[in-house]
Amino acid sequence: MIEIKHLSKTFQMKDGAVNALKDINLTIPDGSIYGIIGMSGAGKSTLVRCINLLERPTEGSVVIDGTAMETLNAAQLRERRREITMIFQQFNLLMQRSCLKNICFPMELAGVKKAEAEKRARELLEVVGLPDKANAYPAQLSGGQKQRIAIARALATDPKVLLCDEATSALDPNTTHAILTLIKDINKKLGITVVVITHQMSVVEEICDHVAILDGGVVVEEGSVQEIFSNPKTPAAKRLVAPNGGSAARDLSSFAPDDHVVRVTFNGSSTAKPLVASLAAEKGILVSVLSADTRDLSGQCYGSMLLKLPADVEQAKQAAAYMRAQPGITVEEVTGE
Ligand SMILES: Nc1ncnc2c1ncn2[C@@H]1O[C@H](COP(=O)(O)OP(=O)(O)OP(=O)(O)O)[C@@H](O)[C@H]1O
Repeated sequence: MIEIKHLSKTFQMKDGAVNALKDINLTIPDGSIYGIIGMSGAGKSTLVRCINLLERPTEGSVVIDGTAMETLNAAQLRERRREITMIFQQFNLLMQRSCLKNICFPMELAGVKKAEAEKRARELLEVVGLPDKANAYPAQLSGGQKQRIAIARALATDPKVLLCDEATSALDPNTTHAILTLIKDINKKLGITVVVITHQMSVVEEICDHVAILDGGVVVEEGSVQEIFSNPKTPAAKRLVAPNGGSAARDLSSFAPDDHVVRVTFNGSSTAKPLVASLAAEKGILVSVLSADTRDLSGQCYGSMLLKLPADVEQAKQAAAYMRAQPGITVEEVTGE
């Protein structure tokens, strides 16, 4: 378990002090995938660097499995860092070394014999799905493949914690999905606690079970992803969860003034797509989606959609009644707004 207690970090600059983190208190349970999310400059990287003591907190403590990290001497800290490894946005691979040698590197530092290190490195290449890249160099790999090698290297010392600092921010959506799936698998199969630092809600949505929202160096909300998504309280959380205010905007160009339009709001107990599909399948009524600002989270939907109902008054009534009868959905008329 990682306990962050009253942690503050101040950078003293020529022109004054920067309070990057202020009185952070978090508990990251063993085996969880814990997201720390915030806008640029919120303090995410500083926090993750404080967790493995690459940065020394100005005040407060990081306690990992009962040990306060700041009490360790340099040798103990080096030892401990093998248990808390990290991957980065820019992969940080050694370009002049082959993939196999990159993965062997932390084992070399830990004094593991060469043959043993290479055997383990080959196993890890299998784990990350790149058994054929042992002799390739990082320059010959795609971004996603580089991150896989970085993950293999991070796993080489059998860590308990994997810190991911914007690990998918340089990758396209498909590659991001593949890397997040790999991280999730590793968390499940190896029981490694994962801390995910990101500015993207979609990343939190996809893999995290817990999330802390950082804003201006302060944790403004913390809880299960489900809780935070269903009921964001602070402006920072609302900005991240529903950038458009959680309400599909009416796009005046997309419908005529006499169209019959409703705003359907989802409050977590149903999913957006099946609603429109089931209305068609069960009632034979077709509606058009004019705009949508919804998020699916573990099969539940939050946010709203604007739907154009059929011109036929009876069908429109039936459609509205059908949707109102679904749990977790409210339907309001917006025609004539
Ligand atoms: N070494 C440093 N010296 C001085 N100020 C720093 C240092 N590192 C970070 N800061 C400041 O601390 C604040 C938080 O920075 P940090 O990099 O932790 O934010 P972040 O949330 O990771 O942002 P980004 O997503 O843009 O990387 C910023 O105001 C930044 O300028």
